[in-house]
Amino acid sequence: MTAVSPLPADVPAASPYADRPKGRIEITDFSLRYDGANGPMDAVSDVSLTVEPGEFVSIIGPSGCGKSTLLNALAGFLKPTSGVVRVDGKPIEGPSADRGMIFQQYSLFPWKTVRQNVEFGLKMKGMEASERKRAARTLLGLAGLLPFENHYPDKLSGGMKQRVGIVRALATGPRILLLDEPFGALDAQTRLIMQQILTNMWQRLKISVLFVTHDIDEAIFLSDRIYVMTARPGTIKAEIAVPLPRPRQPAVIMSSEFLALRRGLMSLIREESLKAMGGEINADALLGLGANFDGHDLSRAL
Ligand SMILES: Nc1ncnc2c1ncn2[C@@H]1O[C@H](COP(=O)(O)OP(=O)(O)OP(=O)(O)O)[C@@H](O)[C@H]1O
Repeated sequence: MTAVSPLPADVPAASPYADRPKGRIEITDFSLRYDGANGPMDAVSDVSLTVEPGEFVSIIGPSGCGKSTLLNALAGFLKPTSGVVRVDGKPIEGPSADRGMIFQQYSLFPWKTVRQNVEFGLKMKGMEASERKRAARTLLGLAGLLPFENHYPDKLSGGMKQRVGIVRALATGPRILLLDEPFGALDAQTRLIMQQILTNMWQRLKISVLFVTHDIDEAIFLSDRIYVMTARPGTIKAEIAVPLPRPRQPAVIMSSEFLALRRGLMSLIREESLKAMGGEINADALLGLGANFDGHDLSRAL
């Protein structure tokens, strides 16, 4: 279980990055076709979405609907087959320090300490040693990681490694943070704590976040808005606003507003997940499972 230290009282609420311009994401008529082993394959079709400066937006959808493809295009690793991806009005031409990206797999340098990992990007930018140490310690404090600044990654739990990854991505002061299932490998309790730490950092640093997840509760708890994608080729099926007040406490998941959002999202996603299974199974077949078989009601026999 991950130990979470409370935020140190001396960490300033406003970081050195707080007054940077914020990022606006605008994806317009985005389509992407891969050249797969069996010929061309449409992964994403005609997607348009926005993330306003300082907004927290999630994308949720069935496996293979193109969520990672969209994030990779935003990170600058992929070019759309058609359509445009803009940040603050400018088309993306490749990766940039303005956009931090976090994946499910931890990608820390094992030979560097926690603080050296966080300082790496700042060193690359030419920041002077004492200044980068101060910046790294401020962010490590926000993530409750100061007591571990001199530890090596192999001594950290999964949740702590992912926190270091987030801090490292934030260290260079990106205006946008892109997260692809960042908490997918963590146990449920650690995941909840990570969600609170992420929202805490997002609110203090005032950056724009686009977050990909399979988890409906996670999407509602974190987001201002949620885009639901269809099965492949992924298109936008629905855009849902999450009007829950902030800061959100874990108990919010028991509120009637949260549960109503959850019900709506579950039915939208279930429909698409069944489609993504390629007609192998449908809702009627699922209802029938175990209830009646060859004239015998199996539910009575159980
Ligand atoms: N480099 C590639 N070449 C060919 N096909 C690819 C490539 N990358 C992804 N795909 C395919 O494109 C589709 C969309 O993939 P993507 O990883 O974006 O989906 P996803 O929604 O993130 O899936 P998951 O939720 O399972 O991670 C999938 O069918 C995938 O197999």
